[in-house]
Amino acid sequence: MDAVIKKIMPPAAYMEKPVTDRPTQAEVEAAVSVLLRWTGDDPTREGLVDTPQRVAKAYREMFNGYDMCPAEELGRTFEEVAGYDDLVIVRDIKFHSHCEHHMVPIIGRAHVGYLPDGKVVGLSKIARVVDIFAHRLQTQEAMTAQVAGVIQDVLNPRGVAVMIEAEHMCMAMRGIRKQGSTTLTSTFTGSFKDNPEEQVRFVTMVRAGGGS
Ligand SMILES: Nc1nc2c(ncn2[C@@H]2O[C@H](COP(=O)(O)OP(=O)(O)OP(=O)(O)O)[C@@H](O)[C@H]2O)c(=O)[nH]1
Ligand SMILES: [Zn+2]
Repeated sequence: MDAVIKKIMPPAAYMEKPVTDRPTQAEVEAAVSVLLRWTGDDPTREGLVDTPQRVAKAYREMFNGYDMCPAEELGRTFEEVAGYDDLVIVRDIKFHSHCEHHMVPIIGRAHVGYLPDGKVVGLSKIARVVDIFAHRLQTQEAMTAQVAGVIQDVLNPRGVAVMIEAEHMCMAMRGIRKQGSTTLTSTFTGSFKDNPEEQVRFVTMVRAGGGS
């Protein structure tokens, strides 16, 4: 495939404002130590002395989506593969996120399809976009809309379809305590939007051939 590299300016809406008031490592560790006391445990006991430092490190990794720009990931595009201008779906993109209400894991998978209009993007970039949004505090609805929105805005395809299925640990581990219940969200842009047949085609392809 002839690579046509297009450097585009990422739309501002998808650039997170730089976080200027990030706490220091010491402040974070002190906060985790307070949480440890909140559980009823003793942060000074041997097994817990390094835990605040580990938690701080883990949070930087699990929430590194604030440091990345999803639009930038889509900036390198290729000319359409000759003879193929139909639906491209990357399905079963597994992700871990955290709900913005309880900061508890959301575990799920995303299915992302688009109808190219002159340019295609590397398949891994679609999964990268999912991961970047997943690595922020989320609601499932917002994440679904964000994935579709950035692909539509940056690639300008004929349409985008996104479906996410996820289990919210805040519903399983606490509160209502319903294990195994999953939430489905979907959103459609462009030529998918008012075309139920195209939407059905997307869902059928997601489910086809042993897909979940
Ligand atoms: N719409 C939506 N709700 C979510 C998501 N993740 C978690 N929630 C819900 O957010 C709601 C927060 O409700 P609140 O009443 O403010 O908090 P709460 O007392 O902890 O609620 P319970 O979970 O019912 O105990 C809960 O109903 C959660 O199930 C999400 O991605 N989307
Ligand atoms: Zn929650």
